[in-house]
Amino acid sequence: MAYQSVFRTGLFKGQVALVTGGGTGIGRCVAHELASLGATVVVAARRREPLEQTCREITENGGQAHVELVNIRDEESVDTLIRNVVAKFGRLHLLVNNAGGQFLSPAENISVGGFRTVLELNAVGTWTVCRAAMLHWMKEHGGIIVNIVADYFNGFPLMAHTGAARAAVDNMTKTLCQEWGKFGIRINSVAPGTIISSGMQNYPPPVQQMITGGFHTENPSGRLGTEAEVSSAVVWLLSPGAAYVNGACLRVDGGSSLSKAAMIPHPDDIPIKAFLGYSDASCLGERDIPPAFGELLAQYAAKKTTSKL
Ligand SMILES: CCCCCCCCC/C=C/C(=O)SCCNC(=O)CCNC(=O)[C@H](O)C(C)(C)COP(=O)(O)OP(=O)(O)OC[C@H]1O[C@@H](n2cnc3c(N)ncnc32)[C@H](O)[C@@H]1OP(=O)(O)O
Ligand SMILES: NC(=O)C1=CN([C@@H]2O[C@H](COP(=O)(O)OP(=O)(O)OC[C@H]3O[C@@H](n4cnc5c(N)ncnc54)[C@H](OP(=O)(O)O)[C@@H]3O)[C@@H](O)[C@H]2O)C=CC1
Repeated sequence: MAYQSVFRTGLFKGQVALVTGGGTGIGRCVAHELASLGATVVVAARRREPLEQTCREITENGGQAHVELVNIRDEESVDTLIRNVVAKFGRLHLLVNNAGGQFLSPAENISVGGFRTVLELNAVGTWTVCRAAMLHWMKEHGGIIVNIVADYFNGFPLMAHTGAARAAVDNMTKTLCQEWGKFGIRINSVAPGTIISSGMQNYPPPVQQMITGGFHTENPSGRLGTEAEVSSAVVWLLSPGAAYVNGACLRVDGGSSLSKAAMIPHPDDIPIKAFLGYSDASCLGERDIPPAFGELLAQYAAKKTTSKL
């Protein structure tokens, strides 16, 4: 028998897929991929114009797409969205919770309101959509969900609010996998690194310059990621080929989550003074430490520190 890829033509034929934030960036790319593989795609967000544009593109390519407006921070709006999809199409097989975002800020400058906003958008918003999809369709018929999170592992410098929110979504995903498996619901998350997408417009020019200037090479792959690279992971998780993948978080980050400390440059003064022993004589590299490392220790001992402890 001839070999067939899991991504064969018409893989999602007859299935209905909902992509939140599907008018722009990663969501738009996911919508294109799913439509090209036969799904009827519903793209949903707050602004009509980008959604309609994505819809037009998909239709011109021979796919099927529809627009729904939603604010995922509003429970009633989400409820209406899911009810509309089920009423119009009679089913909802695939859900991609992609809508979300945040702003870049040192943690000490994030107001309580700002932190709450980002948690509500990403964590509560994603939960609200999952819950409504489960109640109005998937509890009875099953379904597959992918939640987009971010490279929050080991903390998220300059994005403390989104780090907390995405960790919450990842953990919620693991819980729902265990609670909702009995309904035939499979749920995973995808954690993109820094991706070249419309999302970059949300950051002021100096930040964009920082990213394109040097930051973009500071990961094991030496570059940023693409929307298509995130989308192909999402599509795979939605596909039958991933039928035994449940509760996972798939990192699509070129390895950046393994080396994120480089994001925050260190000042000349060391912020946290090294402990070199209670006696001045101890640990200064005179005995069993190679000389170059001993010099480093001596530098640490001599360095000024901003620590007040
Ligand atoms: C080295 C480089 C590494 C760079 C490393 C780069 C890694 C990139 C990884 C991730 C990339 C992406 O996700 S790209 C995708 C980005 N896309 C998005 O973010 C789209 C969605 N974003 C949004 O809608 C907004 O950003 C968001 C703030 C979340 C919601 O907007 P709202 O209009 O609802 O909120 P507002 O009413 O304006 O504000 C609510 C509160 O938040 C505060 N707030 C809002 N913007 C603020 C800001 N810029 N700075 C401080 N505080 C802010 C306000 O003061 C309010 O606080 P109070 O007055 O106190 O209540
Ligand atoms: N690009 C990157 O480097 C990374 C992106 N991500 C995440 O991937 C997802 C897609 O980002 P990306 O495509 O890059 O950026 P975009 O800013 O283009 O995408 C965000 C999408 O979410 C929608 N959205 C925002 N708030 C709401 C809301 N309250 N209700 C409904 N829809 C909403 C927006 O549409 P509208 O404004 O019309 O509502 C928009 O389509 C986001 O969750 C983002 O945080 C994660 C890691 C890295």
